[in-house]
Amino acid sequence: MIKASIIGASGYVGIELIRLLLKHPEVEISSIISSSNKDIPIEKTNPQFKKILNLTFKEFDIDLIKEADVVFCALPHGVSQEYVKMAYDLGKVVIDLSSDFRYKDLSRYSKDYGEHKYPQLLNESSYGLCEIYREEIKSSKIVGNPGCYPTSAILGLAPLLKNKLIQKDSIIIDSKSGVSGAGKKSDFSYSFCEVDENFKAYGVAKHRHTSEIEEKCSFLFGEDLNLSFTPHLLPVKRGILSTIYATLTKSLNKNELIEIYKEFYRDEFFIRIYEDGLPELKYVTGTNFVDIGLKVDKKANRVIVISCIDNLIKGAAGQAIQNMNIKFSLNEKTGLVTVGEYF
Ligand SMILES: NC(=O)C1=CN([C@@H]2O[C@H](COP(=O)(O)OP(=O)(O)OC[C@H]3O[C@@H](n4cnc5c(N)ncnc54)[C@H](OP(=O)(O)O)[C@@H]3O)[C@@H](O)[C@H]2O)C=CC1
Ligand SMILES: CC(=O)N[C@@H](CCC(=O)OP(=O)(O)O)C(=O)O
Repeated sequence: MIKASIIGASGYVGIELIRLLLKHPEVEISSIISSSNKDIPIEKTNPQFKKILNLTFKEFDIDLIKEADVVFCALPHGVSQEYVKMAYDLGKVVIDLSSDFRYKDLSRYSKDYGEHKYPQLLNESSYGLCEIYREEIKSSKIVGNPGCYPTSAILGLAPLLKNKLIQKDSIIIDSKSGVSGAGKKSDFSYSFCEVDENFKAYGVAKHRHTSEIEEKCSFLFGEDLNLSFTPHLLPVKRGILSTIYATLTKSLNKNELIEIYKEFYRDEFFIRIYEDGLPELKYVTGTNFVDIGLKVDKKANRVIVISCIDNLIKGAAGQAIQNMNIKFSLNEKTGLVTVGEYF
């Protein structure tokens, strides 16, 4: 059995990791680490685990990392760096869910997040977008699990970028997220009365995920590009729906584009291309799937891509487990095949 330790285990992503790993046939959770819940059994903080999981949150201790084979860091960015370094020095497989190990270009990282304590480790890390970076993930020591918005946006755009089917700098990404995307330690603007029956844009023209999406889209396109990304807050708990617009470089109809996407993702279990209809949040929430629908606006010569994920699963904990499966040469689907909610 693979022994897994989760640091930041009391947060939304940490709990989602525990929930998913419980169903993983090759994994035993060796420790759940939380500074604010030390020595408290998880069934006290989260009664959902009563009769299912007999584990107690522990304060961080290097011995807990030593006994693990894989370490998931589900901590805020900045906080993560020190823990990733410790686990890396011990030779563990490290999967970091913060933004700290996602970038190749340090200046892009620093512009949005400030100084990086271990910039040399960016060379040891891979970007954990499984469908695109599988080979790098296999050989890297640290996996920087992607952000939730970037996962929906980059996978929605990859076939167009790789085949140079869209004009450089024409991309507009309009994303809507459920509130759990902000984590459990979020502030007043995420409280019930502010969010319920409301809908708002935020981080307009300055959200930190823009640089992450730009770096990876530039890599896929083969040259540096700029794009516009606007996130919105939906009054739902989970899920991201990104509507992506870009100008086509040649005349293509919807069916031709669908064929291109099906070919690009032909071996990818977790990508579902819609031939009819369009994806909706409820088809992906509770799953590790990325659902993609396509339309062509002929008059404007624009492609419109709809890309949906569950922010806590494919956007975080599920993709982290998919990365673990890659690192341990397991079938990527192991422990991750679920049917979404149906209403
Ligand atoms: N929510 C989402 O949809 C997604 C989140 N992520 C990323 O995953 C990581 C975890 O996110 P999420 O679970 O949502 O966040 P939460 O706020 O829900 O949880 C973060 C956890 O980190 C621990 N922690 C340790 N030090 C600190 C600190 N200085 N400040 C705040 N928390 C601290 C806390 O537990 P304790 O204090 O008990 O140790 C807390 O439970 C973040 O980097 C986030 O950006 C990535 C993709 C999607
Ligand atoms: C709704 C909401 O607030 N979402 C978060 C993104 C969540 C995520 O993926 O963030 P990381 O890059 O931190 O991992 C935000 O906009 O900051």
